Amino acid sequence: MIEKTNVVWHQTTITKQDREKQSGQKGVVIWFTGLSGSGKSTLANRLEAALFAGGHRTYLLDGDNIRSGLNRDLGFSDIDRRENIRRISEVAKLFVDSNTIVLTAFISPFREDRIAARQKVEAGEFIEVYVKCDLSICESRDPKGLYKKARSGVIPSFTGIDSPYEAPNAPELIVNTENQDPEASTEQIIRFLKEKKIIH
Ligand SMILES: Nc1ncnc2c1ncn2[C@@H]1O[C@H](COP(=O)(O)OS(=O)(=O)O)[C@@H](OP(=O)(O)O)[C@H]1O
Ligand SMILES: Nc1ncnc2c1ncn2[C@@H]1O[C@H](COP(=O)(O)OP(=O)(O)O)[C@@H](O)[C@H]1O
Repeated sequence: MIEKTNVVWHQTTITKQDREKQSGQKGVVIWFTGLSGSGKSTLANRLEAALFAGGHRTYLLDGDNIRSGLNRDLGFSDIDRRENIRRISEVAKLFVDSNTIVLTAFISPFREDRIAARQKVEAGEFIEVYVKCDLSICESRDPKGLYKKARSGVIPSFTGIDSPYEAPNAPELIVNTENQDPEASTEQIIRFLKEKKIIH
């Protein structure tokens, strides 16, 4: 780590509260977590479209996209996954500060890293959505053909096969996608956000 004793946080003139007043919107993170193929991207995209159509300012951070830019130097070792999530949680924090509803769709397999992401924003600003789906069902979906490759040894350290996934202990919401279609799952999340008065 680089020495940072001479780095001092600079308080900006325009604050988060100023931005909130002007935009009438509060930023939050909607943090999807789950196995590959559980439905994170599908739900994050559908939810973003619904929120956008409802006039909300949104931004979606999606695994493959971030890994081809900001995090292109990172692979899938435990250490790299942790750094991946650390950087993403810092980016999510900036989006919250800008009053955006930021949706993140990463496996984010380690509980400790998701807790650290939660702690970067204020209480109530982090909504963890556990996209629950049994490994066997994710594997039968295999939307990108990755499980097949992982089983045949072409992709090492694949989550759920030879790399761990730690399910959340107390997520704000569990969406079980095993026997529900994407539309119903998206509606479940929207209902939750309305109940909690995160959106109107
Ligand atoms: N070894 C291994 N394990 C898991 N996933 C792999 C792996 N190699 C490539 N991929 C593809 O990368 C996507 C997961 O990236 P993430 O940034 O979400 O992973 S992590 O949070 O850092 O664990 C994941 O996307 P999703 O299927 O959307 O989850 C895969 O497409
Ligand atoms: N309730 C559901 N929610 C989300 N995806 C679902 C659901 N039911 C079935 N699916 C299917 O499961 C697959 C999930 O793929 P994807 O969204 O890429 O998952 P992930 O981003 O978690 O890897 C898609 O083919 C999607 O159509």
